[in-house]
Amino acid sequence: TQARQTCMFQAPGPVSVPTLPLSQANPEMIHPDLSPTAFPTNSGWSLEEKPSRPNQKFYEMIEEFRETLEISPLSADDVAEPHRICVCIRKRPLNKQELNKKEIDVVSVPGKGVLMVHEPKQKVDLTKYLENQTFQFDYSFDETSTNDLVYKFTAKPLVQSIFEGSMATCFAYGQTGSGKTHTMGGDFTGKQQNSAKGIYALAAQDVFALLNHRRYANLDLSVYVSFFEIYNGKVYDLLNKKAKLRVLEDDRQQVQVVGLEEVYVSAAEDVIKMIQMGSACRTSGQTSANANSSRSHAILQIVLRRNDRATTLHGKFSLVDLAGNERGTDVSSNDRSTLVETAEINRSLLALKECIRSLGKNSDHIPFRMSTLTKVLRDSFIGDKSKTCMIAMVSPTMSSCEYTMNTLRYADRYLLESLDISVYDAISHVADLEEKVCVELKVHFVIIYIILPFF
Ligand SMILES: Nc1ncnc2c1ncn2[C@@H]1O[C@H](COP(=O)(O)OP(=O)(O)OP(=O)(O)O)[C@@H](O)[C@H]1O
Repeated sequence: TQARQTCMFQAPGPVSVPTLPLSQANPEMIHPDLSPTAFPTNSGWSLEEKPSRPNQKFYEMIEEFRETLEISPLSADDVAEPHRICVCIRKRPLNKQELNKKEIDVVSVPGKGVLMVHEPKQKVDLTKYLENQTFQFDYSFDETSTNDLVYKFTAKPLVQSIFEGSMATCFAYGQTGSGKTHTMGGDFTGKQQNSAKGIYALAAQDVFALLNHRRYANLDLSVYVSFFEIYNGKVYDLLNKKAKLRVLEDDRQQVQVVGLEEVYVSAAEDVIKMIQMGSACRTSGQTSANANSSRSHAILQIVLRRNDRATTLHGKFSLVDLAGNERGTDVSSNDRSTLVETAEINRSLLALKECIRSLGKNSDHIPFRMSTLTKVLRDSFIGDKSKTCMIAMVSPTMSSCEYTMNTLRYADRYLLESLDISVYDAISHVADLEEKVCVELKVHFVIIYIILPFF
């Protein structure tokens, strides 16, 4: 059952010295970049001695609130539960630039699928307070989580399902610079990406492990890979010099990406080479949050085909690194190409949400024609054997707070509307609607009784 709670945390009077800083409460929570040498947050100094930072007061309030949290992070020993639709959240650590700027971390992951945002707020009388919002997902990964751990609970269960004939899809969703490409394609050392360490490669390794497993050996399957991107609604083949491809639908509603390279592969290393080749030519640009920001949706498909004459499709795993969702809300730019990009990203992310929602409701109508992204993923949204996992990424800083909330709402609402709605959420929905109606009525009142009499 979905539960979301909000609570206020007001600035306390005298600032108390934390008796048990988070790092001591759970040493596993410290990311190398967050070690006391990198950032003297948890060095044991009293708060009065700490060098001040922008938003020092909020920082202290958040630290104090964290003292009250019970932390039990997900571990590799925990068991991954089977899900038809699984929604997870991953928080990345503060990066060097953010640490240097002494940005504050406003996201906490106590564990068990819970994530909290401590949203800094100020009353009209300038009193500072925190709005602590709690979100519940299937799994929540803190900043110390590795790609291996994230993989175990997200994409790994889907790999097995494609051997059983499923169409599985794993999406990485989030703001630019929140860690989508890091999670899917592998971690970066400077600009160099370690492609063997991402979910793409980990999934490929497991595909080959299962292919040779005695349970599936008699299926007589072969593995094929395709890798393409969707930019501004157009499909480009990342394994064929970015050839522009057409998406066609036949009268049986089968969608074809005409001419897409589907390469036979015999080992996980072949897949890793293709990931490197394809990632190198992906459409990217520079944003303030990420020097190498992806502007497109990248889709790696691992396809299982039977070794019969028709090479019949047996199962398919689509791994999708989505374009940054903040582009969808960024309408401040006057640049035409950015506006087109933004509109297209908006449309495709909305379409994706609608399709996953329909899948969750077992609806007969899947609105896949709403965007190229959902068109090419059509077979992921139909049939009892479809399985989906969404990994929503968030950045931890206060400056990303608004985008973080957008990401959480997207993932949250999608889970809420596609699965069961608790009474609590149903009531809060009604309250939201009432609030909207109320605002509209007030606007009409002002226009009719205050503005119109002037004319
Ligand atoms: N969990 C993490 N641990 C350590 N570093 C991370 C993590 N997630 C992201 N990073 C680092 O943050 C930077 C931005 O990450 P990444 O390129 O994956 O973001 P993105 O969400 O794909 O952004 P965009 O949408 O702009 O492509 C990279 O240098 C990456 O290595």
